[in-house]
Amino acid sequence: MPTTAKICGLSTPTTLDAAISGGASHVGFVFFAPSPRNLSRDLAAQLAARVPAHVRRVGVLVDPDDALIESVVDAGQLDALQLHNTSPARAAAIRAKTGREIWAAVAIRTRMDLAAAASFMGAADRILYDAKTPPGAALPGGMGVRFDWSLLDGFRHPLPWALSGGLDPANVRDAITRTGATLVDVSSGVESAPGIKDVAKIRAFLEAIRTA
Ligand SMILES: O=C(O)c1ccccc1N[C@@H]1O[C@H](COP(=O)(O)O)[C@@H](O)[C@H]1O
Repeated sequence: MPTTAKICGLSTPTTLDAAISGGASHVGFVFFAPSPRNLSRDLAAQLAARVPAHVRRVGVLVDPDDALIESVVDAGQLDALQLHNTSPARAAAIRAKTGREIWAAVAIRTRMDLAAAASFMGAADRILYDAKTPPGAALPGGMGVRFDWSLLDGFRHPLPWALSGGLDPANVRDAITRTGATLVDVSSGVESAPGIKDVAKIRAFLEAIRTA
């Protein structure tokens, strides 16, 4: 099965268009104030309007309250919500309330961390395996931190899944070969500085997965 990609943390028309024309299956919009990729509702609406129907819009949220969800889901025309630091019960409630596909981010450093994936059965549609960021870090993702992909060896995935955390144009082919991921997600690995997406890196990442 060919691997597809989500390019996350897009915040300009030029870089969004590069992701779409390069073949991304998903584009990600971040709604988390401490992030350098945080979008206002209005900018999200402007960007969402450029996305064709075959590309899915994913909102990235960190244990969001109802007000934030109500503010961004329709404005960003979000097809899916990627939830970080969110309990299974809260994810289930958000899924019931919004009717949107739910991606539960599970932060991995050791094999024991994988156990959390099963707790999202019935609450989420997809697990996003991401790396744990360092204790005290400002962000739970988007920091280019990678985990040991061999931890996924032999793991029985309880749900459809995607791989993220520290991917970039140079390592994504290895990541796909090593893990068998059919959906990969990248943010800082296609940037020239935090929050500044780089068109050439977006193209290189998408080209790399095509030849994986
Ligand atoms: O990108 C962010 O700013 C962000 C903020 C809050 C939660 C998650 C965030 N990003 C997600 O983190 C992973 C991995 O990113 P990276 O490729 O290692 O930089 C990715 O899923 C982003 O969507």
